Amino acid sequence: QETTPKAPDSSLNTLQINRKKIDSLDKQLMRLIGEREIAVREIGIYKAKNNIPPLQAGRFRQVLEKSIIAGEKEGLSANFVTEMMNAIHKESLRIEDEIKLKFHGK
Ligand SMILES: O=C(O)C(=O)C[C@]1(C(=O)O)C=C[C@@H](O)C=C1
Repeated sequence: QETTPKAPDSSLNTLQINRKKIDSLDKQLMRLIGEREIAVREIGIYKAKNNIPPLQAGRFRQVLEKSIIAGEKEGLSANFVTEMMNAIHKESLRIEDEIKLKFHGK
């Protein structure tokens, strides 16, 4: 592979093992985020039925705060966790806005 620099056999083996691990963890990440968005979808239906806006800034502040604390325990920077959770939140709002539009027949 042109992207893989030459390495001694033992470290090449380690590289391959760690890349396999990463591939598996990335798949689990997508499954977990997908599962999270299934719950978001259900919340979106509830909000649409009850005329509650998708964006709940106070709730998201709590979500972010908990994630920053959990991330710090895993050695992740608050900045990284904030960017990642903002991206997830943006996807949640896309999903909930879509549900809202469908529910109100637009
Ligand atoms: O808790 C909610 O009300 C949600 O819809 C979940 C969620 C999230 O993804 O964490 C999404 C949108 C809101 O702005 C707040 C939080």
